[in-house]
Amino acid sequence: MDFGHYEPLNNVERCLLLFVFLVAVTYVYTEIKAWHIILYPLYRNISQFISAGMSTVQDYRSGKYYKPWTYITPVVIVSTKKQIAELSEAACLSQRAVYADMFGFKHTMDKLEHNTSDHKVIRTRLYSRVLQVMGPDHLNALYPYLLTRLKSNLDEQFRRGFISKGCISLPIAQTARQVASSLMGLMFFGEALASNDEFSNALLRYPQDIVNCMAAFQIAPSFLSPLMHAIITKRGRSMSLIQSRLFEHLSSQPSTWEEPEHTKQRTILYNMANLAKGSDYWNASLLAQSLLGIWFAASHQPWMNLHFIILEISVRKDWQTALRQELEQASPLDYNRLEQLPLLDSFIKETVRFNPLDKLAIRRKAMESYTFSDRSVLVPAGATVCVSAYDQMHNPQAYPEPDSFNPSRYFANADATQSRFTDVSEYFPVWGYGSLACPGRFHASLVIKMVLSQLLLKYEMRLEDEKARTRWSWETFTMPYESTRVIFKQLM
Ligand code: HEM
Repeated sequence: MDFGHYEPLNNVERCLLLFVFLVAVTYVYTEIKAWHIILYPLYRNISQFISAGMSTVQDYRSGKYYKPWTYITPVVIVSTKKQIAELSEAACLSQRAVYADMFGFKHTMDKLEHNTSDHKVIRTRLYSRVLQVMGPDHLNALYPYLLTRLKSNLDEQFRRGFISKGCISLPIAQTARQVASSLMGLMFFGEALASNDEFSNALLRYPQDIVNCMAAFQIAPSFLSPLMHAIITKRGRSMSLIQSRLFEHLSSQPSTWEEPEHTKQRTILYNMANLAKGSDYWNASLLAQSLLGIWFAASHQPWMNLHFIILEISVRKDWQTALRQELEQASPLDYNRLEQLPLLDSFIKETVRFNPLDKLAIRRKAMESYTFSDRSVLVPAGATVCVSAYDQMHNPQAYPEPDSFNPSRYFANADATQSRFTDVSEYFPVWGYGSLACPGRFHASLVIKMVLSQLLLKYEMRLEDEKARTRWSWETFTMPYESTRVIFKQLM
């Protein structure tokens, strides 16, 4: 074959070739457009999947965890005072259902019936009388016993700490959890029950079990929840132990309890039993179950807040000095003096405002679709409706320069009455709002203040590793690292 001979194309052939080329391009273009329609969603899903994966890894590395792969029920936010009041009280917006879903109460709180609002008023009235109305007087009377218990518990924690260069290093999450649980144990059940090793270990274990279950239930399909609960909680060991001890007590006469009278009559256990006497609704088993629920409400948030307050104090030497001076001037400290200290109260309040444990507050689940009375918001059935605690507590009208940490903001204006940590307000929705607002806030405040005052009066505090990350987040929740350590240097 002779490939050497090449005859150039004439004009007709050129036009023909151009025509074929254009037809081919048009064909390929239209075909690719059709493929594009088919391939685009796939391409889009893959690229979205990859970018979600990358941002999940990035978030994970910076201490942020969540469940990017599951469907989240819609969250509706309300913000005016009127809406917040209505949110707190509306009958078909259930407080119990939202927490029951979140923490899996069906498993973690002994089959607690949650999707009803039956007897809500009876329960709330009892909790409010025992904790909110009678609480401060009982706390005042218990104060000396609480102080003795706290001092011996702190001594034990410090004995267990690492000693380095004359200072003591403590894992601050575990320390805060243990001392808060020990004080709360006395407030709830009295010295005898709270000092029983088996019972106090169960009290410490139970809230941790619930939080671990909450994380596990969110990740895995719901039919696996009973199995996961059984594995995580060792078949509900702590829950059963607490309930059976409480049931024994509540089924017997308080006069037979081991606890001395002067502390017994101030405990939550005694007063719940006493006020529920003769009721058609309450019985020993229901009281034991409710106390289990209140124990969870009471034991988890105080130590977490205490932990973050100790971290804030540890990085603020000037505030340590100011708070110590205030405490020394108030000597001898008793319940009322401790509760009245403006700097201590403000420091706590500012830390909680600045780093809320949950960015959302006053969560309610709509049991049926609900329209707010001013027709401003429609909540679909099954949705969660709540307040953005973060936005309320960073509102510049209520908190000028909200992004600066400034405890003095609560007492700077000499004419105004001080805004206190335990005050319930739409701009401080940490305690909830209205008739369901936390009735145990005086107990929480006392635990936090007692621990801080004892630490401040004896030690200078600093973080062991100032560069280490100290908090991580799960969805809207902020959580502490178990590994964070604080160095305590005894004052001369
Ligand atoms: C810093 C610690 C605490 C925080 C931030 C806190 C916060 C809350 C919140 C936000 C609610 C729900 C309010 C609502 O949804 O409207 C609540 C309810 C409740 N809290 Fe607390 N709480 C704390 C400590 C305590 C303590 C120490 C006790 C008991 C001594 C306690 C007992 C209760 C009870 C019984 C309820 C349910 C009230 C009801 O349903 O009627 N809490 N708490």
